[in-house]
Amino acid sequence: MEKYIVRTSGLKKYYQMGKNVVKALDGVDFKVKDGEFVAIIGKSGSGKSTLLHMIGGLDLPTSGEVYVDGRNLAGLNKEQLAIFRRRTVGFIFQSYNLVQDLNVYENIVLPIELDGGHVDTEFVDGILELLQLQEKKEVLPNTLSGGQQQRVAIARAIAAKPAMILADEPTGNLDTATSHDVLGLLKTVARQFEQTIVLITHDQDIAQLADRIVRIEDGQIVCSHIGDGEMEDSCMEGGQTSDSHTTDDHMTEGSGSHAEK
Ligand SMILES: Nc1ncnc2c1ncn2[C@@H]1O[C@H](COP(=O)(O)OP(=O)(O)OP(=O)(O)O)[C@@H](O)[C@H]1O
Repeated sequence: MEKYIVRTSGLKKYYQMGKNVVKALDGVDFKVKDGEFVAIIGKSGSGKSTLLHMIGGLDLPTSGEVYVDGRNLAGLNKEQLAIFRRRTVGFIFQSYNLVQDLNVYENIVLPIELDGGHVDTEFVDGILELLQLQEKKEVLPNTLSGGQQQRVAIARAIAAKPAMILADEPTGNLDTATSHDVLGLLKTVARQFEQTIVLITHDQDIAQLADRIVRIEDGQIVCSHIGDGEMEDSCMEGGQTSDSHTTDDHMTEGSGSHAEK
């Protein structure tokens, strides 16, 4: 039987905005296989980040379920959720969020140390080598290029050996060539360490690196395509700017409480 690291069912996230309800997610059934690389695409405001936040335990749904690595996230208290985020998930965002006073190596191992964990130096050295950061181990982040800083952020996400990497437009600040290099390295490293990747991107070429592409529209999954280099038009079409739909209906379901970030 296939093992799914992520499983959501009937996932909804509604925001009450005055008289309107914004349906950021509106009934999402989403599964990710262990070790799979999934790219999420869709117009601005379609619900991509909201979905990533739900499966990363950064926010709670209005209704529906999220199971990650066999755990129902709704069953975890605040502290357990924080531990889940530190140990099971590696986050990579568009902004690198590096600590400027710490050198590259210290930045990479910081989350492990804060979690009271043991740093597997051999493993970290292996990541540094794969990400071509060996030479930069002892320098401060502000001496690095954008692409190098994002590689440090990737190394930091991977070093704690999370089962899953969640990346939200990780190369949004990088030029096309650098984006492809960085994402290619992320894919190689994650493969080597059997980590699952769920990545949001606006870049169709980057999406093609994934095993599967999922397109979201108005809070719903409208297309899921197994990547084989030949993208179906239906999975790629759509512009870049539209807002998710709102309704005049008042929310009938309880609003999700927000987990501590
Ligand atoms: N905290 C919030 N309060 C109210 N509405 C929100 C909140 N967070 C997100 N939304 C709304 O939910 C919808 C989905 O937002 P989301 O950030 O998931 O979109 P996205 O697809 O990631 O967009 P982008 O590509 O621009 O980052 C949008 O209409 C957004 O305005």
